[in-house]
Amino acid sequence: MGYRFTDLTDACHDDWRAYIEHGFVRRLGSGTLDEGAFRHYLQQDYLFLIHFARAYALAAYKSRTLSDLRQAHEGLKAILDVELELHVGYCREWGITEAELAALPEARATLAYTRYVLDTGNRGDLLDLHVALAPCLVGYGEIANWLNAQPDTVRGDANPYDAWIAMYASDDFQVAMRAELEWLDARLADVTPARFAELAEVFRDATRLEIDFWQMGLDHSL
Ligand SMILES: Cc1ncc(CN)c(N)n1
Repeated sequence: MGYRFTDLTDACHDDWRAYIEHGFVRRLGSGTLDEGAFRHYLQQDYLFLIHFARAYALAAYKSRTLSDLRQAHEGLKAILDVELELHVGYCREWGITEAELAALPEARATLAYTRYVLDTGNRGDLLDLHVALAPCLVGYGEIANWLNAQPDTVRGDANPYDAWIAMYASDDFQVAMRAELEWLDARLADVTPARFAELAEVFRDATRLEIDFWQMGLDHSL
């Protein structure tokens, strides 16, 4: 029987739940997250997304077929056309320009996660790279859906972070997430148990780096 994306999350169940249901996420949903923590996170996330856009460009470079190229393009578009708009918009409201954002020092959590994914993509194949990228694209789509299903989540003007939840729950982002899930399910169906074990390790490592990224936001750490 072939593997599927859910086999990756099952293989690191506790880490995956710790990422999806992290304290940062819960507070963001209830609107009780410290504004300084959100600002720190969002500014670092701007730097993060620049490197993840590069990783999707690497996926395009490693693609052998038009359909793989289109999939890499989907991920790149989700970052450039959907996510970064939100980041730049929030920062504009705080009086921070794009030039100031680009000049910020990178936190260690940002450095560790982005370079891990780029290194995994460089030394591995296209599937390694997509698996390393999956906690990002698939994870944030799942987080938005999880938040919307929680009774403590506050939507609308009463939550200063509503625009964040709305963007990740939007059709634009959810369509990109589902396309990635389909791509991964199709590729994982053909891998051997030994290859799956390698990919599960990559996925677990990237998921743990996501947890560190939330924690960096809560701790305001650099
Ligand atoms: C750290 C992180 N992980 C995932 C995403 C969703 N692309 C993000 N914006 N930032």
